[in-house]
This record gives sequence, structure tokens and C-alpha cells, in this order.
Amino acid sequence: MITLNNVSVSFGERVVLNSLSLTLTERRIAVIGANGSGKSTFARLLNGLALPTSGEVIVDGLNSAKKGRELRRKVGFVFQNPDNQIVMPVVEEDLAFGMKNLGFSKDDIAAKTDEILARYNMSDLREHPAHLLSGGQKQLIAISGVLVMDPAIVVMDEPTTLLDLRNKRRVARAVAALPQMVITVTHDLDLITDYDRVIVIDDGGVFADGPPAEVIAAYQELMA
Ligand SMILES: Nc1ncnc2c1ncn2[C@@H]1O[C@H](COP(=O)(O)OP(=O)(O)OP(=O)(O)O)[C@@H](O)[C@H]1O
Repeated sequence: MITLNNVSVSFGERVVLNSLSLTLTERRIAVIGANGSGKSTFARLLNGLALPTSGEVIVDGLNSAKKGRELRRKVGFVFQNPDNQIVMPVVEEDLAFGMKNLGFSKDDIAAKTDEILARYNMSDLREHPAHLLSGGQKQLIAISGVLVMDPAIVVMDEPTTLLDLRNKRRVARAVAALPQMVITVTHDLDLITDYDRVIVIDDGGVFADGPPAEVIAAYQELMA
């Protein structure tokens, strides 16, 4: 469970999020809103990449301002641009990187690498140079690099922006099959029609919050 208690975030004079109080328990939660409305900032709060200027974020009992390391272990974060996430030159090295940092054994790393590449039909990419992957392959490898670390919660910041329709569907299927709680920031309204809850951020606050059909309709009206 994630709780935001009166969370505000300001950058200098600019108040990006203003006194948000939310409890997040659903398995699939989407966060939508206009460009610059504060969605990425909201996502980054959830694993301590961004800290509240005031108020607090509590994730399964961990206060983000005090337990940053533990929080980042618990909450996997998929960045919008996979080039910011893929850090090693070869696919299998990249997948191993996070696991090594967490102290996984060699056997465990090999088994998890095999499993995740097979799961997404990418076993033939194991020794592929990461910079030569297509945008969609990179996005899937970036997501895989987070999933192999077994986070309890997955936060994704626009995971389908670079993708063609086929790869969007691959990512949507991959996300649908995850056992974890997933929070997705997105402009891709097709991706979230099956979600449990959609939150619209606007003007620093929550404009709408509820099931996809009615919240997406309210958002479309707001943007009209
Ligand atoms: N580290 C930072 N320092 C200063 N300003 C920031 C910082 N991070 C975000 N902002 C500002 O906060 C506002 C919200 O940014 P954010 O990236 O959260 O929006 P977003 O809703 O994710 O936008 P988009 O849909 O365009 O990705 C923007 O005006 C941005 O310039």
C-alpha cells in the first residue's frame, strides 16, 4: 500500500504538486494528465527519486524521505527513455547489472536472465549489443532489467512512447501478466482501459480518480 499524506512538490517558485493525499492499493493504477502536469514527478515520489517538499510518502510502511535505499529495492522504476536505463553494452550484462548490485548469486543471475529473455521471446538477443536494439526491444529490455530484481511494486513512466502498435501490445500483455502492483504514467489511453483505477493530475492536484471509462471520458473533456 502506498500513502501520500498532504504531499506538495515545488521546484523553486513553481508548485508542481499541491497537497496531494491519496491511498493506492489497486493492482493496476494509471496516472494521466497534460504535458508538464506533474505525472513524472508523482511517479518519482513513489520510489524516492523525488522527495516531497512537504508532506510524506509511505510505501508499505517505509517513509520515502527516511528509507530511500529500502524503497528503491521495493519499488522498481522503468524510465521513459530506455537509453537512461540500459547501462551495459551487452543485453545479458545489462540484465545482470541490477541483480549483481543486489548481491544475487551467479546461478541465480543466469537463471533469471534465461527466464526473462524467454518470457519475452528475446533469447536470441542475449549477446546482442544493447545500443543496436530497436526502440521496442530496448523498452522491453529496460522493463526486464527492472523485473529480474523482483520488485514488490513496479512504477513505469510512459513505457510505450517509443513503440509501434505491435510492441505496444507486447508491453501491454507483459504488464497485464505481472503479479506485482503496477503504477503506469502514460499518454497511451489504450494501454489503461483494463486498469483498476485511473488518476488524472491537473494543475497540481487530482482532477479525476476512479474506474477507467468514466475517468478517461472526464480527461478527454478536460483536454477538448
Ligand atoms: N528537477 C526539476 N527541477 C525543476 N523543475 C522540474 C524538475 N522536474 C520537473 N520539473 C518541472 O515540473 C513540471 C512537471 O514536470 P513532470 O515531468 O512531472 O510533468 P509530466 O506531467 O510528467 O510531463 P510530460 O507529460 O510532458 O512528461 C514541469 O514544469 C517541469 O519543468
